[in-house]
Amino acid sequence: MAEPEFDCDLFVIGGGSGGVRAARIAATHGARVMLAEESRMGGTCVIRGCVPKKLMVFASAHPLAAAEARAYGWSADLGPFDWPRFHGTLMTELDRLEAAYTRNAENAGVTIHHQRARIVDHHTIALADGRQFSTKTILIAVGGRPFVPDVEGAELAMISDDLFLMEQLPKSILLVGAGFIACEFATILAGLGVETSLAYRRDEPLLRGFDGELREMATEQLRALGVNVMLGTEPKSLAKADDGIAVVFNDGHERRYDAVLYATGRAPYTGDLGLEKTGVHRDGRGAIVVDEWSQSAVPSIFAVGDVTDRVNLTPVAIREAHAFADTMFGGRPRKVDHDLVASAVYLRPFEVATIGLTEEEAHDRGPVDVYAATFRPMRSAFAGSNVRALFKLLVDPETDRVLGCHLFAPDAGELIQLVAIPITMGATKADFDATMAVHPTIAEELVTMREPARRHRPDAVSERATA
Ligand SMILES: Cc1cc2nc3c(=O)[nH]c(=O)nc-3n(C[C@H](O)[C@H](O)[C@H](O)COP(=O)(O)OP(=O)(O)OC[C@H]3O[C@@H](n4cnc5c(N)ncnc54)[C@H](O)[C@@H]3O)c2cc1C
Ligand SMILES: NC(=O)c1ccc[n+]([C@@H]2O[C@H](COP(=O)([O-])OP(=O)(O)OC[C@H]3O[C@@H](n4cnc5c(N)ncnc54)[C@H](O)[C@@H]3O)[C@@H](O)[C@H]2O)c1
Repeated sequence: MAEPEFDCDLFVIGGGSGGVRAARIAATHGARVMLAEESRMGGTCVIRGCVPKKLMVFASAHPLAAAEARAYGWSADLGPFDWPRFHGTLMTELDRLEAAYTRNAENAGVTIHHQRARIVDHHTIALADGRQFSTKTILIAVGGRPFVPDVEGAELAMISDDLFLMEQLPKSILLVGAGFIACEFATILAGLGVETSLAYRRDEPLLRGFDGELREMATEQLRALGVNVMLGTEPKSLAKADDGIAVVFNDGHERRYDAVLYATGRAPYTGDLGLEKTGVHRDGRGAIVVDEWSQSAVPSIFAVGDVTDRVNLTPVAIREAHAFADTMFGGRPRKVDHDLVASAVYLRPFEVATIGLTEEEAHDRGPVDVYAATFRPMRSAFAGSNVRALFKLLVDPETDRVLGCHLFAPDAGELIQLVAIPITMGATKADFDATMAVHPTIAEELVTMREPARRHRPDAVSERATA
């Protein structure tokens, strides 16, 4: 029998959401697969992202739950929060998940190298220990890294990775940024009793890119939680002080914080990967430019996940990876549609969740009918809360198709997952209307909104519905 031309069929760089899925599925299809991971198997999502973050969200929600319990007649007193105890359990859980990721890949037949990899040429990988392997195909799934702007003293600040390694909670913290991470950690840290401030450089509600009404409601909720939201504000310098970090802001005022966290976006992690000599194209942010098959400018080199900076979410990385493995090794060519991707921001007590066009985008695109319900949900209203939920559907008046859905509600992330199914299938407003409500729930609003709250028509002044 002839010797195989290459040491393996696929070499995956990165053992995160995308890399592990691609490696596992390719191996299941019969490919000879190697994978290199320089840190911990599972990557950002499992070790320093979605999973530990969501567990911290759960931890931070208990004071609110206790307050609600008291309003429902219980004499609930939680006592102080024990960070070391929670953190110990969290680390044990991450160890378990990391082991499961490793085991699942190995059981599928993947050979894992626990070290950094670099690309030598179109078909060769070098490991940090000096070994080299030839491979028919390379998949780059190295993810991203936090981006910290060039501000004096910024090296004193934490990045999101550090939040999961803290041995103690700070008494006070300044979060810089107003995206997913800043808003979620403002909720978490304020919920855990940390005196929390958030500086956003723009003078507008947080969560730019989300539907305008959701942004207003999310900003208001963070303030109600006790977060000191400072708009039009950014640090100009950070300096070590006896009692923490001294921050001077753009308007000249100075404040001390125990800790500062930069949550100012993430950049593709493509430095020192050996790409320079390969002919793989990168965009201005360093992201690998790929086509609809996740193929780079070099036919043997592919890339999936955050390193391609398409939609930087775990399920998207996993879908791209699975489609790549099916296409290349399973004889089932599949592309990924990035058009309709649902997402959620895990705030408390109400979450932000979204799919499709925002009202602003729909308005710019053409005519749109806006169905919206804002109300105080029964459960929290009974407990004395004035927080209002929002359910919004955007409908194309010509086709009746639902173009977008935006929710601000308890467990909105769970709800949007279900709404994403009919919307992805191309459901019309009539389909929603034909669905019988489940009562009493908050989600029944989705099928009971009869008249538009607004009708936007291009070149016409927004017409307020009369019903
Ligand atoms: C704090 C936080 C919270 C998040 N929360 C959510 C959420 O709730 N929902 C959601 O959908 N998404 C969330 N995300 C985004 C999500 O984590 C990413 O989109 C996802 O992990 C991307 O997967 P990936 O495979 O592209 O990269 P990663 O998971 O980052 O994996 C890349 C891996 O490659 C390794 N690596 C890099 N270079 C090399 C090399 N040269 N050699 C060997 N190994 C290398 C890295 O160590 C890493 O393990 C969150 C992100 C963060 C930071
Ligand atoms: N629930 C989720 O699905 C979830 C949660 C966390 C993270 N993520 C993913 O991780 C990515 C990274 O999260 P993120 O919050 O860091 O990024 P982001 O892109 O969501 O937000 C970045 C924020 O930093 C600000 N910023 C950027 N440059 C700045 C500068 N030079 N000075 C001051 N402010 C600046 C921006 O105005 C913005 O508010 C997200 O885009 C998302 O893809 C998803």
